[in-house]
Amino acid sequence: MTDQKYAYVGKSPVAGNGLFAEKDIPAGELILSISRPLVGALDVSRLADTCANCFIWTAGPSIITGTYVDEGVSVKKCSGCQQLRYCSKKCQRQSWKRYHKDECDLIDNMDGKQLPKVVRATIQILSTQAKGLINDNIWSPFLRLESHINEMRASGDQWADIQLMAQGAHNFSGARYAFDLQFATEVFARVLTNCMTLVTPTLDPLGICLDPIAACANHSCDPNAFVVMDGPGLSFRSLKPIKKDEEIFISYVDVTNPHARRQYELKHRWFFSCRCSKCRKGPTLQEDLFNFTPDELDQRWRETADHLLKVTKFADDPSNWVGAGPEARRISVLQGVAFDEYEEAQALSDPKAAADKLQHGMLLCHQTKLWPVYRQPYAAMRHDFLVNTVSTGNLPLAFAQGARTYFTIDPILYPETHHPVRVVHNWTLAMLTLYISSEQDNVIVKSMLEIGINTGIIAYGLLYEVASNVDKSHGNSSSFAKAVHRKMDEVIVDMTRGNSGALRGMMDKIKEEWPVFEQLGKWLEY
Ligand SMILES: C[S@@+](CC[C@H](N)C(=O)[O-])C[C@H]1O[C@@H](n2cnc3c(N)ncnc32)[C@H](O)[C@@H]1O
Repeated sequence: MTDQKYAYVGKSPVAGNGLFAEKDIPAGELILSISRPLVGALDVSRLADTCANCFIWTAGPSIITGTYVDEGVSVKKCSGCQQLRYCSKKCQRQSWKRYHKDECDLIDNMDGKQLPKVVRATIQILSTQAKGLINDNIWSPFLRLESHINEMRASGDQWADIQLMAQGAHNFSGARYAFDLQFATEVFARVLTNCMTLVTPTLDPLGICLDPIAACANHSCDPNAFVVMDGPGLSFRSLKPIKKDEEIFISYVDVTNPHARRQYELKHRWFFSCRCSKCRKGPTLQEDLFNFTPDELDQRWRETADHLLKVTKFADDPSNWVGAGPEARRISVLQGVAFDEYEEAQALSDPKAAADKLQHGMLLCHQTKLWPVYRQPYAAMRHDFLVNTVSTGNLPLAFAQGARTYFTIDPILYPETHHPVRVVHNWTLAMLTLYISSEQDNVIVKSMLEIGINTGIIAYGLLYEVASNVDKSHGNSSSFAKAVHRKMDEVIVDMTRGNSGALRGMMDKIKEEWPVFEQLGKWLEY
């Protein structure tokens, strides 16, 4: 990918520097592409299955999202440190030249202990700069980035941890004589404030990355742009039309979360109080509304909440804030339990255990009757439940949950049809449906067909929708868009084999099938 830029860095009325559009940019277009950010570091848990140079994740949930990775791609250990892995000799050579030469011995000497990703990213920056390998047109903007070091210093416990990790990065970087500890601490703080989550094209988190130009983009909870990644490359694309000289905003956090949770996360992790147009309206918007006011909670759940208030601290957590007074605290504690179930499930590697936990959380949202189906964490739990249910083999249940998300949740949370989350969800559901439709002898598939659910037509309709949006969400030259178009072509070849007219009237058939598909989601109790 060659670097392209339709954006410039300028003074932002919101905070410090920001990114601005160089020209009018319609929705779904490229704003900025960077072939390789200054630095990228994998999560410890991804070191075993992801190339440390081109960030190809070889172990994605294969029937659903892994299809943009060529078959047979695997990663091999570096024979020195035995920890980083590469998908080819070329990747290994590139990584060695850039920075791995400096960290290989160090990792080897750590006796199996693994350094946190922010420490590893700081080491990479310090050691490459000490060798003079970072161009001044990257290094100068890096040094101009906000570091929030004073706020970090004032943060008590967090500062002690930051100092310890910065010291580790300084000691291990091989740049001890080139830079002093204070400078290394500033670099560490700048990485912390400005790194983005490194993700696969299908938005699975892999680690962190930092690019000094991309890092100039400020946050909004109502962003006009989004970031997608493709191996080592990252692009900014427009979610909405952006006028020439308008500021470009991306989101640093999940903006479908309630106001208090977003504010807490931004304050805690990025040291700022969000002043975006949405946050200025306070907790009054769709993300915050429950089905009824706190005083309408039924007696059974009041009692449960009162018990939970005694035995947990969820209601004191500012991210669970719902309002002042005892009635609102009851809702806060229930919301705290729901988010806790969701977060705990994310940490579980066993899909059955994760699905059980998510089901428990979803049941709470359903039985209290408080949550609209699209309110978080209910909506996010449903998507993760689908993914884990696929892994446990209950494909019809996953399919029905996908139908619920497709019709009643995603159009509300992600109104733009090319929103990358919506496109990836639809792709997941399309691949799942395609897989189910290929199981011709499966009794459940047969019985679905008997009641009019034609998974073949649904899969085609979903895939068609993804193929119509993926060039806007990911760009037509991205590996993900290519995989989507390739799959669409394969399906067309399959469907028309021996029957060249099989696709005639397909749009009408999809229209007929859609109400049946929608009904499938409605049959679920929750
Ligand atoms: C990745 S940097 C963005 C570039 C930054 N404005 C600069 O000049 O370096 C993140 C920092 O920008 C500021 N920032 C970004 N979005 C903001 C917003 N919506 N409201 C207030 N401050 C914001 C915060 O200081 C945050 O820690």
